[in-house]
Amino acid sequence: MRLIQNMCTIAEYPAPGSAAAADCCLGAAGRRLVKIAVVGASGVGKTALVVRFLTKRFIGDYERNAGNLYTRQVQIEGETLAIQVQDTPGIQVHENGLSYTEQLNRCIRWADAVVIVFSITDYKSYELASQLHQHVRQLHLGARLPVVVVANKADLLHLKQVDPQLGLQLASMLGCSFYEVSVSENDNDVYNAFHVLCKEVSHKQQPSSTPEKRRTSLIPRPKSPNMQDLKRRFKQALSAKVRTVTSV
Ligand SMILES: Nc1nc2c(ncn2[C@@H]2O[C@H](COP(=O)(O)OP(=O)(O)OP(=O)(O)O)[C@@H](O)[C@H]2O)c(=O)[nH]1
Repeated sequence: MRLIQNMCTIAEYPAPGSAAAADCCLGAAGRRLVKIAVVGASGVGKTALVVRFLTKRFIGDYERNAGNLYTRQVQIEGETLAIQVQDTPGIQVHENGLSYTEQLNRCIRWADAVVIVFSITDYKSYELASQLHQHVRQLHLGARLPVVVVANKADLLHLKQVDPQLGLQLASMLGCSFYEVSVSENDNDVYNAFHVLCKEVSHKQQPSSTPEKRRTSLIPRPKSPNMQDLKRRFKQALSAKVRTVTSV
């Protein structure tokens, strides 16, 4: 669904790829930019999740999603990053499979990282998650895009169709982080999911500061021979030889 327009706490941005979107890129103001797309089946709580992350609030009243882009700033390891979050229209499941719209594909291609959302009350949305992950990989061939899997609506236990263990298994199979959240009841887990993703992107954007490189630079270099010491030892050896010769 689409966030109600008059929420003044959220800045709306034009669709990614448009000239206007390029103009309002916060990265130009010196901040590094992290672009995140939130994808999943219809009704799993994508808009609610994005709103929680941006405003810490759960409103529970949304219009149908037209695919909006929002922004905020986040502190990651002492640096302020500009985060753009793209809410996407829910994916429709048809008899002959899934239909990925060109709009959704554009969003996924645009993104530096993806949040895949399913609802614990909807087993189909869980099944869709792994197919979506595959689709993301196909659109970013050769690049390991950071992905987080989020199981939403954890508060609706009486309607549960997906065990948390399944979500965990799926995420570890896909090599992603996993969060089970209730957007309606808690904002901490939501924040953590986005935070982990931003951190991963931030590290990817700075390959020179990867732990491997830092470690390499910390390995002590072998000391170069001390010339004074060498000279002293040479003199000692020489005088010993002279002494030997004199005594003969
Ligand atoms: N109980 C409960 N309801 C939630 C939670 N998250 C979202 N909802 C409700 O689920 C419904 C769908 O939420 P949306 O955020 O609009 O879902 P969406 O994935 O954006 O939907 P589409 O735009 O159709 O793709 C709304 O009525 C929300 O209030 C949650 O954690 N718990």
